[in-house]
Amino acid sequence: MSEINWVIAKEFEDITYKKCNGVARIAFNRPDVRNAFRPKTTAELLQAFHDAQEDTSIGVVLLSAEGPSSKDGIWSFCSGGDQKARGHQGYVGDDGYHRLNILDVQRLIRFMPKAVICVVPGWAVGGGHSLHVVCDLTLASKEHAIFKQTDADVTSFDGGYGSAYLAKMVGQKKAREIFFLGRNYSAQEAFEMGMVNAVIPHDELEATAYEWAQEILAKSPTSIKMLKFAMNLTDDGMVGQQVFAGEATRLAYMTDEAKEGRDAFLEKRKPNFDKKWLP
Ligand SMILES: CC(C)(COP(=O)(O)OP(=O)(O)OC[C@H]1O[C@@H](n2cnc3c(N)ncnc32)[C@H](O)[C@@H]1OP(=O)(O)O)[C@@H](O)C(=O)NCCC(=O)NCCSC(=O)c1cc(O)c2ccccc2c1O
Repeated sequence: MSEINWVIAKEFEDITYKKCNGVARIAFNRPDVRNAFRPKTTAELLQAFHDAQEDTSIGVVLLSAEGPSSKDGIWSFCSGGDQKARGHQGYVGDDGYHRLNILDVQRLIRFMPKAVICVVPGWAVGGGHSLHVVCDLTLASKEHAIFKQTDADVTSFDGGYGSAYLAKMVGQKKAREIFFLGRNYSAQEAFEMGMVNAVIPHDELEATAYEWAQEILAKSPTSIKMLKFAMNLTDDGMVGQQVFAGEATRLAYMTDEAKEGRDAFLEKRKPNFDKKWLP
């Protein structure tokens, strides 16, 4: 395996953002509050994910977390929305506006044309749990990962990917149990339910995630993108169709037929398409 030499891509306050050999690593960096996100955190996540999406040298994104907590040594991935920043209509940032913009982050993860691997070193709770659900793959720390849904305790429920898509993943009964009872589940239990791809010894978690990323990077980028969008399509309705079909249009642009259509318009003549209707 190639050596991992992370290079800082941009300095942020609430997250860290690094890159190495085709892999971007975006990590929560508020371990003392179990990596709860406030509006500043989500704004930074949006910037980093957008950069990773636009960077043509990046093929896989790891969503992880720094830790452990300096207060008690406990590891966390993310404990969801920062309840101290919660106002009447959402989470309140420095500008005073109430937002629920973790949903923008979810959509960016869902629709970006690159694989996103969630790396769970500890607690994945509430909106943090929903983030792992929306990622393409999840790897969890054998010793420290705990999955838990507290949405029904704090009246802040994710009725989209966090719950309905989770039900597609683990089945209706199990998803309802997770949300209605709010119990703790170990990495192994989450694996057995089908919402975690692998349970990894804590010390090897990040290196394993990087290895999985390298395996994906060796595949055809177009295939990975089209497969992700194809698997999303059935659950994403017209938006899923739009995203998948956009890529079909891009592939069509690459044909001689498309070139002739464009050139004919620009040259103000009738298009002369190749008269072949392939079987
Ligand atoms: C995660 C825990 C189960 C961990 O328990 P533990 O006993 O290990 O740790 P403590 O409870 O003592 O916490 C240590 C320290 O961290 C602070 N903290 C932890 N979580 C948060 C948080 N979410 N917000 C603010 N602060 C947090 C805690 O206060 C302690 O600080 P001290 O100063 O006292 O040291 C447990 O911590 C826990 O249950 N946390 C809360 C989990 C939670 O309910 N999260 C919110 C769920 S709702 C949500 O995330 C959400 C957000 C959105 O933006 C949405 C948008 C649209 C739809 C849905 C959304 C949504 O559901």
